[in-house]
Amino acid sequence: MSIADIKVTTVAVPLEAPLRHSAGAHWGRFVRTIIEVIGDDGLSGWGELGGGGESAETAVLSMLPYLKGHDPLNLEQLRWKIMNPTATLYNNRLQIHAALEMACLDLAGKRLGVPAHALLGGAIRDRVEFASYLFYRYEHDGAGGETMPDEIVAHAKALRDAYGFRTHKLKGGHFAPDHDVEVFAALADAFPKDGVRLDPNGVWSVEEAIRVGRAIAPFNNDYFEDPTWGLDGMRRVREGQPIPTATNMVVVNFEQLAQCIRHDLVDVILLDTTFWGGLRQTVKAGQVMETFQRSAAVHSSGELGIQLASMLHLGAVLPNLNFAADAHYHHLKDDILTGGKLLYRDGCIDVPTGPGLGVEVSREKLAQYAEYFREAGGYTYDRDPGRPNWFSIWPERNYADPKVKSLPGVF
Ligand SMILES: O=C([O-])C(=O)C[C@H](O)[C@@H](O)C(=O)[O-]
Repeated sequence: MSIADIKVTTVAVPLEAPLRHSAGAHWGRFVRTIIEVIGDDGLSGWGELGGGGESAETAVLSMLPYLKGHDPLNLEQLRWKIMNPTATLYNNRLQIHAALEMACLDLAGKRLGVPAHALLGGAIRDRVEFASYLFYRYEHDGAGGETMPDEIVAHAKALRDAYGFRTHKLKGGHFAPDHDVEVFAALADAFPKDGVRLDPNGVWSVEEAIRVGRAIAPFNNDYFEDPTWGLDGMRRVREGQPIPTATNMVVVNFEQLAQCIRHDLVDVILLDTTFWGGLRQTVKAGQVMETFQRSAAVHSSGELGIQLASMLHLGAVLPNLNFAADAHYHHLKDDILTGGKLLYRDGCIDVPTGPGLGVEVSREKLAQYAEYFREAGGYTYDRDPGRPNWFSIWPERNYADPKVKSLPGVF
């Protein structure tokens, strides 16, 4: 079994409405780079990473000489070929490796007739639970526009009814902390038996984070996610308020994981199959965490169905997955998969059982959304289209105005 070729396609897939976050916004679509690794027998394996465009495609295609003739099952060799620590100082290929590894697991699984999770130790659960991932959204085409407590509660209720979610994550840090507290309190009161989580993506000072943590402590919090930045900041917030803390931002590699465990800095780590450099890296990290009795969760970086499948295979094999996973997926209008989007049942998605990642890419949809990318182009993740002159400085003091619900122009 060996790799003969790779192809790369940038796609954009529309969202129901633009998502507002503390670093900027998703302007109305997700842009993803889709990688096809073609085996010597003509079979294809698929991988996905965030962002896209000509330079991302060129960076991925430059890996072809490393990959031609490589056995897709030799995954540890692949890691060293692409992510040599010295070379990484010059060319950070973490996410490129992640997408290639995803595609190799898909290809090898298809060739062997086994699901990707069988190559990772085997599934211990057949479905993965997800949280409703709530954003303040700009109004678009009759959807979105939620900024106030009652509007977010109504949005959560609609998602809960449609998908069965029993945990709700609010993406905060876009409006002032007291506004987030008010909205979060309304959410927690509306669903007293459901789990809740607040995540401002690190933009609060330690003091502000402690103040917010104490204010929301009475609710049914799973954890308090990235309330501030830096490992030491997270340690101080953990000591200063009673909610267990979580991060997907300050523990994203093995060095940081070692510090986190040695010095007891953060309680729960959200593992991301691209940020960590690949599905196998997240499984290894999960195993280290299991050894030290730390809970894992699954992070979402704005996936289409290929990456979502990688998250499902990760969720399938982690014994210490003690919290509902995150996914932006329900905000998408469509996917590039044959048969459309993967389905939620009672807040869960079934772990794919077919060979490889267990999802099929539709070439028609791939072409359709590559065309949409050519029309719509990329967007600047770290800019808010509603505040053209704003950029984030931490600790944030310049918050958006909840009275602004829609954008001028078309997104
Ligand atoms: O905690 C999270 O889900 C993230 O870190 C994801 C991003 O920061 C989120 O705001 C986004 O990109 O939508």
